[in-house]
Amino acid sequence: MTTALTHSPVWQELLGHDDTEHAGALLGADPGRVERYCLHHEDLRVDLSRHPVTDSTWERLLRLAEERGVPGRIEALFSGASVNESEGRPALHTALRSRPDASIHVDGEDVIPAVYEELQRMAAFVEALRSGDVRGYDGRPLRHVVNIGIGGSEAGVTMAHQALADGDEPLRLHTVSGVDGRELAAVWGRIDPAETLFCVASKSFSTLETLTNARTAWAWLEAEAGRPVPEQFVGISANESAMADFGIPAERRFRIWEWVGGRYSLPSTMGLPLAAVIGMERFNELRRGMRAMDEHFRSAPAAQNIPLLLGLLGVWQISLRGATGHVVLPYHPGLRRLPAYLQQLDMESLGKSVTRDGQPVDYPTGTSCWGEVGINGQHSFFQWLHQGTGRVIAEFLVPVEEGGLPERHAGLNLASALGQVQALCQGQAPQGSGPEAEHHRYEGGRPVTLILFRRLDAYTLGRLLALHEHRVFVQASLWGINPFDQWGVELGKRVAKGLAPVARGEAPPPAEADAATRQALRWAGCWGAGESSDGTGV
Ligand SMILES: O=P(O)(O)OC[C@H]1O[C@](O)(CO)[C@@H](O)[C@@H]1O
Repeated sequence: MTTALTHSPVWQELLGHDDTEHAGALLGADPGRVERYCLHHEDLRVDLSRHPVTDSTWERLLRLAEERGVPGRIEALFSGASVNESEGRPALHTALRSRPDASIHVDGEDVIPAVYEELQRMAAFVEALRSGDVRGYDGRPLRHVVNIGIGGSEAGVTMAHQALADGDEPLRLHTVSGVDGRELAAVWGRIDPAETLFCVASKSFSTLETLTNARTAWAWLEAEAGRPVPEQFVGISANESAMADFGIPAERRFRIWEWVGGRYSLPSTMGLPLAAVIGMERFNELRRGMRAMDEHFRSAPAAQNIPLLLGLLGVWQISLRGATGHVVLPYHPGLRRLPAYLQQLDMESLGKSVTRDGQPVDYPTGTSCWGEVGINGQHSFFQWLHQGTGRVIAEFLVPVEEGGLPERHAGLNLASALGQVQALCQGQAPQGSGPEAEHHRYEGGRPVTLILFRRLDAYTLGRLLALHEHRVFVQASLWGINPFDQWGVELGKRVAKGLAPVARGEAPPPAEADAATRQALRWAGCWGAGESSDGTGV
């Protein structure tokens, strides 16, 4: 039985114990605070000193982790227990980047050999692709990879490609997600069909957007070549038979498993389009970084365990102190898709209102997660962060080695980030008094997490991604919710399916369509043309 957080005696203790102070004051009063509240993983430095947490709260939070059984949940996650209860399966993304000599059993079978067999098939294909041995229908080597996928079958590849590719690679990546055909049409203009590999990436191989785009791409290539060209298609899925039915040749089908959540799938064959561009070596560096963070999470003592402490702080800020969001602020243009990537991880995983065994929760769980490259955010929503009435956790991610920037630009990112962090925390009283002066008041005390790292490379990106996966897992464990299902996305998809024939003008609205939907479709000209509305419009 999963109990609600509010049943926890330590949580009740925390609720009754408010010794929080302005974090700026805490920093000023305690010279050892920064050192005590800074955590390290190799060259990664996570500074939590600007959260208003005191030592006694910290001690209670560590007890809360014990009381909520977090250490046991961590072991269950890594050992392949059925931690995704509502879907009756494990969540083994850590197996995708484990050592080849590890062994993790699911239903009595070690999954690691199959993981490595598939990664080796992928490596051989990537190698052949990059060396020009995979050729298009007219014999020329392939130079373009179009990833057709959405959500977890797209976000990781796009985000990591932007972070890690330098533009000199032998292959170009293009991504197509949307269902209206515009992205595909734009891609047509940038590729040569005879030089293009299409990767159809879909765990289920049944997603409307992906399958629609894949069929259009197939037909387009067939029209260009004058024959079907299955050898220029790759499938990545847990649904082998659907890939076969689509027409993807057996040697071009790459497998993932039901126990890999889409948003956790980047280190699997889902990463093939990324590996095709950046190479297997760097892809494996990303996996190695993830594994390093996995090992830290599994073995570091609680008081130094970065994902554990970030998860505890997140729950404390959200459920007890009323934070309503998590804003992700990378100070590197290559990380511009990181907020969107973490948004899916955070909000699909933590957007739940019932405990793992279906009991309603009576406390806030996951919040909104959003963000932007920090330097751009400064000129847009930072006003709200500094002087608005809302409270969110602001997470700054800053590489400190900039690598050969022109002198004029050197140091500006770091100074900007540190300046904002200090201002958000310390605030500033206005000069003078009266209503005029109040416009210049900065309260400070905004909760800030500052993550510094040496440079953005595949290994560090891997560590950052796994850090957040595990932070989310800790929050879910404390709240007693399942971070591995996403039932909330199903209803909208089902209703939309019923409306597609109406939107195409092929059928009247189904009985399930409510009055507002019917009216919207009528207004859009999809049905009822020439019929006079009776006032209710339905
Ligand atoms: O990989 P698939 O099965 O195409 O699903 C794509 C995405 O759609 C979702 O199911 C949400 O609709 C995500 O969880 C998933 O990452």
